[in-house]
This record gives sequence, structure tokens and C-alpha cells, in this order.
Amino acid sequence: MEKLLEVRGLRTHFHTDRGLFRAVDGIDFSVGRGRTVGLVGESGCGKSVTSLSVMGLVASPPGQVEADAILFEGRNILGLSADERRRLRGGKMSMIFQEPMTSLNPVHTIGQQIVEAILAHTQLSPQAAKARAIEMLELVRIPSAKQRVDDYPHLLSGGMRQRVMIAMALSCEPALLIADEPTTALDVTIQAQILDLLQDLQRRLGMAMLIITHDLGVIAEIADEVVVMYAGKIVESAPVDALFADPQHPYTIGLLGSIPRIEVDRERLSTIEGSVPSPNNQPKGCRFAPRCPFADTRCHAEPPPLRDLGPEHRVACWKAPVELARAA
Ligand SMILES: Nc1ncnc2c1ncn2[C@@H]1O[C@H](COP(=O)(O)OP(=O)(O)OP(=O)(O)O)[C@@H](O)[C@H]1O
Repeated sequence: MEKLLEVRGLRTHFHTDRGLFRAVDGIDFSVGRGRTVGLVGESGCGKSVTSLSVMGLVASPPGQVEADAILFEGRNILGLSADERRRLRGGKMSMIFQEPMTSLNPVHTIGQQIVEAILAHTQLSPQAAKARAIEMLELVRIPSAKQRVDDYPHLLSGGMRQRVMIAMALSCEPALLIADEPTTALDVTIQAQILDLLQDLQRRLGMAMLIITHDLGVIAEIADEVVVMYAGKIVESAPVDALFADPQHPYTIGLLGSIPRIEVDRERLSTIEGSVPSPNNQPKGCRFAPRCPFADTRCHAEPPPLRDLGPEHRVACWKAPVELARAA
């Protein structure tokens, strides 16, 4: 499968008053053309910092992004100038965030904002860009798009605003859409509609998606592959079916065990005892060891490498797979 995005050895650190925060500490993953990869983990594990690093949106200082390479369509984008990086963002590589109101400008109509995004990345005339903005609003199924295009953001519901953000992100036909918790701020019915829409658009436009979420329900519904992060590291990655049927890392097993069966408490992954270590004070061995029911002396002393367990199934755990099964 052709790799659209390949991240090698990504390390993103923040220099703070409280010391060096290693938010992302050496991760490798890739997204195939037209595929959906879900990046999952608890709050603070480095998911957003990973996506911002790929997009070139980490503020420096205090942030510092280093990597062996970040290849997009085979080209190392770390070497691009700020201008080239800006052209890539919102062009071939686009991003949507959790809270659309923070990304939409309240004093401009939604049409003006989509047109601006189109004009920044294409040669279209303002008139043609407006026509395209209306087409995009229709594509994301906003009713009466011709009228709504002149609305201000506050006139729209949260779900409609997220559709506008998606329209804007897709207006330049990106090859990769990064969606950071795209449905978290929405209520459950609207979440399902937005996920359906993203899936439908992905199929029709053939784009790849990197979906960042703490919600394994979202992953199960939309992802082809899953990357599980813990405390700045990848602990497991696998095709979605393999991960759900045969999770290997104790952290993943814990996450799956904590999927709430009723919808009222979907928000938190709360059944794993303890909390994520601080990024300026990581354990010496496996970072999950202090919370792991299977950890032994070696786990506390030596960090486990990410290794292949099966076809496209990688895990960073000294105990996986046989000993884990016996210990359980
Ligand atoms: N500008 C910054 N300065 C210092 N530390 C930061 C900065 N941005 C992020 N971090 C730290 O990096 C770590 C990873 O944060 P990140 O936002 O990527 O987590 P996350 O997994 O996306 O969590 P959430 O789901 O809560 O967004 C956190 O400990 C956070 O405090």
C-alpha cells in the first residue's frame, strides 16, 4: 500500500519553567493513501501534539519538533520553508479541530471564510470561489446552502458549524485530513451524523484521514488501523479488527475494558487505575509499568521496544503475547 504520510522518529518537546516536557518521545507511524488511521489514548498522551507537529503548527518556542523524517507523498516536509509549509496546510493537508467556534471568525460570514480558504490555495476568481463554497456546503449536507453561505457562524448549531469546518478543510481537495476530536464537543446523535459524513466524504473523495480521539467507539466505527499512544510513545498499532479482537498491550486491554456500555458516560476512560505520568517525569522502564497489573522488575527497569507480533500488529510490551495470556 502506498504511504501518503510517514512519520519517523518524531520527538516534540516543550521547554517550560517546570523543565523539559517530552510530549511526544520518538514515534513512528504511517497513513496509507485513502486509509483512515485512528490515534487513540488518554488525555495528555501526546495525540494533539503529534498532529500539530505533522501540520507544522507547534509554536517554537516553547515547542521543538525533531524527527528523522516526516514524509508526505515521499517528500520530507521538515525541510520545507515556512511558506511552503503554509501552502501545504489547507491545501493537500488539512485539519479540523474539536471546537469549530474557536476556528471560525465570528465577524465574517461562513461563505467569506470558505472563499478565503479557496482563494489562498487556488487560482479561482472570487465569483467561482463563492460558487465552490456553496458546492462545498452542499457536499457536507448543509440545507439551503445558497442562503446559509451568507450566515454568520453564531447563527448555526454546533453540528452545522462542524460541517462548515469540514467544508472549509475539504475545499482544496486534501489528500490527508487530520481530524482532532472532531465529534467530542457534539451530542451523541450529531456525533454519529458527523462520523457518517466524514466516512462518506472519504469514500467519495478518496482522501486519507488521521482521526485523533480518546473514544474507541469512534475508532471502531471509522478507522482501518489504530495507533495507541501512552505517555508520548506508541504502545500498540494494528488493523482495527485485530486490535479489537486480539489486543496485546495491557494498556489497550484496559482501554477496551473501559469502553462504557451505556452512552451516558462515554467521555472518560476511567477504569484503568492511576494516571498518566507527567511528561517531565517519566518512569525509567515501560511508562505504563506503574499502572500495569502484569509488570515485573524488567518492565520497571527497561523500556520495551515496539516490535512486530503479527501482520501489521506492533506492540511495545515485554510480556506480550504469551506471558500476558498466562498472567491473565
Ligand atoms: N505549549 C505547551 N507547553 C508545554 N506543554 C505542552 C504544550 N502543549 C502540550 N503540552 C503538553 O504535552 C502533553 C501532550 O499534550 P496533548 O495535547 O498532545 O495531549 P492529548 O493526548 O492530545 O490530550 P487531550 O485529549 O487532552 O488533547 C501534555 O502533557 C501537555 O501538557
